[in-house]
Amino acid sequence: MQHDNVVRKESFLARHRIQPGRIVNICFISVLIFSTLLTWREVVVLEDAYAASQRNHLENVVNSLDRQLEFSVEKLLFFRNGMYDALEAPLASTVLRDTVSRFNSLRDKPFWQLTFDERRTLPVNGVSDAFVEQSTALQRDDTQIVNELSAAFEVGYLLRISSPERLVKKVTYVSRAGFYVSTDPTDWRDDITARYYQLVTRPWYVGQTERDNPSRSVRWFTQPAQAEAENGQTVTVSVPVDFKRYWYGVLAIDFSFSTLKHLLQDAVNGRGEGEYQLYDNRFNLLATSVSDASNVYRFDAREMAQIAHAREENTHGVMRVGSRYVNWQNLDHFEGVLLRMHTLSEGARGDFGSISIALALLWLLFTSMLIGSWLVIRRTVGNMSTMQQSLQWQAWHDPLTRMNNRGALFERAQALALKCQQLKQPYSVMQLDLDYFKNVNDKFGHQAGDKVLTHAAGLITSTIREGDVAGRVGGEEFCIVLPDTSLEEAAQIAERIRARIYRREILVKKSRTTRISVSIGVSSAQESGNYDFEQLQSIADARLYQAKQRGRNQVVSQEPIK
Ligand SMILES: Nc1nc2c(ncn2[C@@H]2O[C@H](COP(=O)(O)OP(=O)(O)OP(=O)(O)O)[C@@H](O)[C@H]2O)c(=O)[nH]1
Repeated sequence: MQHDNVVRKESFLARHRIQPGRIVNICFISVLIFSTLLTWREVVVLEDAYAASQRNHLENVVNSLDRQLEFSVEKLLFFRNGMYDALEAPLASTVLRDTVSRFNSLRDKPFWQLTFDERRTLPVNGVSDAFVEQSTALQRDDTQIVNELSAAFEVGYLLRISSPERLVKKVTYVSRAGFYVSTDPTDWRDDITARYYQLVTRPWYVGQTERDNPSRSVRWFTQPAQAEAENGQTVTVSVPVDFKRYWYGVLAIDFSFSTLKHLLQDAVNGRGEGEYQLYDNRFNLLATSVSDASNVYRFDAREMAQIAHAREENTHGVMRVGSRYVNWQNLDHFEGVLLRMHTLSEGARGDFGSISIALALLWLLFTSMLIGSWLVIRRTVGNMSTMQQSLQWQAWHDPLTRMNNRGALFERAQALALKCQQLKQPYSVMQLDLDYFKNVNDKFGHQAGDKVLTHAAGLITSTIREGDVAGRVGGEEFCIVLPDTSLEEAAQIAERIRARIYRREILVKKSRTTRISVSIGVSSAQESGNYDFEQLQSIADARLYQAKQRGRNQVVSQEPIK
């Protein structure tokens, strides 16, 4: 019964080729894959959280900077409204009327300056009629200029009380009628004609014509570096002053780059690591949060094109540029974009970086421990399986001749008998015994006897067919089961075995040989129709006895049957 179980189990494992080592491999690979997937998922979640926090930092800075710039834009619009009010209802003051008559007396001079009350308002600085007439872009309309001059004095008052702010460089009103008002005293102390010429040729003035700014909205301009060489680079926000379909001039506020830098640094105020850079829409770098100019990161043309392309698709986003992550977001009240750059090493130094590194180290530790235990278990399983195979082999084989032992032979012989009976095939049994084997032991020693046994077993195994089963059933006794073999065929095979064994000289000791013979009894199921192996073996044994009786070294296959 136990044997049956063993056979069934063996055949199941053999059928499905399930090896313990393979199962161990599958288990470990599954654990490794799952742990890696889990770690990967954590990393992805962490990366998303990191990207969100970076976006958040940038958004906060953008909002703060935007608020400050919005304040300036609102102030500009406030000045324009002041101008509108003054144009709508000009002051009817005699002093003002005197000032206008002074203007009429000065208007032919190459340049002039009108002051109203120096403690209350700013001076109006102008050029001659001839200068204005030279340019088609300028126009001195006598019906408009009286009100405009009066309005300029009133706006001068507003400019004076609300400027200069700590950060704003200057506020200017430039009229198309050949004059300007500026909060910067250097503008009205030097050469007024040259200054006026400079002002009306600035992009922030030229860009406010009805053609260039049909919506008459607030626009931002960056001054080229050379043009502002004496005062440093500036960014200017300007708005046209149109009243009752007549374009009077342009109001503008200048911000120096250092002012923008100041605003940016105020807005950043320690919000995360990395560098913030403010660009206008033409990708001129206006300000950076880094104090040391040599540490400022400069994008090359290809990288800028990459960012510009990304900006076309979205108002904010993140992208990888070289070893840096770049978050960008457009500003609402400024025609430009704020970038935030942070390198991988900066990221690694932060909280998210340390968590990621800890996660990676944990994964490495887990994986190396997993691989270590896999190696140990694989080796143990390998040893166990080898031991199991060896025990299994020993349980079924004779260690000296390496043939089936008695138990294994019986097991297989009975299975073959059943199969032949079902298939109605002949089935024969051969019982063999070496002759005078005791003499070999006595004469040459036990080791020589073992050698003869091994030799005979080898000859038997090499003579029978693949489907036949041979085993050692006693000391010098063997049994062979021959399925699908008639008695006559079996007798012939027996004769062949006998002849081969007898023919061979066996080297038993150094330069000592011997020869051995074998007696064989053969039986077959076809004689009585009985397929019972034990009975057939007993008949073969009786015939073997006959062979011994008749003088040994022969095959008996016919008698005696009791
Ligand atoms: N060397 C060796 N001898 C064995 C082994 N098994 C049994 N023998 C010996 O085989 C001998 C068998 O002797 P017997 O049964 O008298 O038979 P025999 O000498 O072959 O004589 P017959 O069978 O009558 O021809 C005994 O001396 C056993 O000790 C073995 O594994 N190795």
